[in-house]
Amino acid sequence: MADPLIIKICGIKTLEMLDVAIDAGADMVGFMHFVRSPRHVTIERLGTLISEARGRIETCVVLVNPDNSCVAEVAALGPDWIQLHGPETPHRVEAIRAVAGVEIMKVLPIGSADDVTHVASFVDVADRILLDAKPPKGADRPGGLGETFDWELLKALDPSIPFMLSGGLTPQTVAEAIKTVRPYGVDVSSGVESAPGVKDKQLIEAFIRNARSAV
Ligand SMILES: O=C(O)c1ccccc1N[C@@H]1O[C@H](COP(=O)(O)O)[C@@H](O)[C@H]1O
Repeated sequence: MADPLIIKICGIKTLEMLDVAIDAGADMVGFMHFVRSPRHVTIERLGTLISEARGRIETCVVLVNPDNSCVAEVAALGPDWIQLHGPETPHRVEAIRAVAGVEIMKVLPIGSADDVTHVASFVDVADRILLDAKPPKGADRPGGLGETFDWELLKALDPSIPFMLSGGLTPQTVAEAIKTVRPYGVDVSSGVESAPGVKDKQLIEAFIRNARSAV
């Protein structure tokens, strides 16, 4: 577990909620650039959000199976991280990392013991690993669905691999998740919203307070 624990609030769309996350003590914010997401922000808005956040908090842009031109366009805005939340292979993650020139967080969906065995092949090609719930069949997007997974599956993971945990975390569950899984960091999106895509100040503050109290 990182000391201190890394807390990422993902799916920020407004400058107001950016300030809320910073003031509440988050370490990272995530911005979605994926049109099917209720948290999608345009390239223009990404530029504004990243500029406003620079020097105040780490920024991460979430992309799903992006092509090289999308990666280059986003990287030019100067985020600290790009999060790859699609079916990118280790080879593709390596190629994107070379194009982007920023740190890469690779998300791996966990739904079975078999999924846990795939994590090791991404350790050398990504700068950080984020473990999320596997989306249900037929879902229109690979994340941000508030789905949790069986944390017990992670007992089979090589303990030397640092990872962040996401997937349906909420202010009510984050402390138990941290105590059970001992992650490097935690990431939340829908669990701090009053409706899909609408972040809530009190929920963000409670999530961060409860996460810090569990360490
Ligand atoms: O938020 C989305 O709509 C989204 C769309 C496509 C890929 C990832 C997405 N969200 C990310 O999923 C995890 C977990 O979210 P949740 O806490 O379960 O809602 C997080 O990194 C989101 O930013």
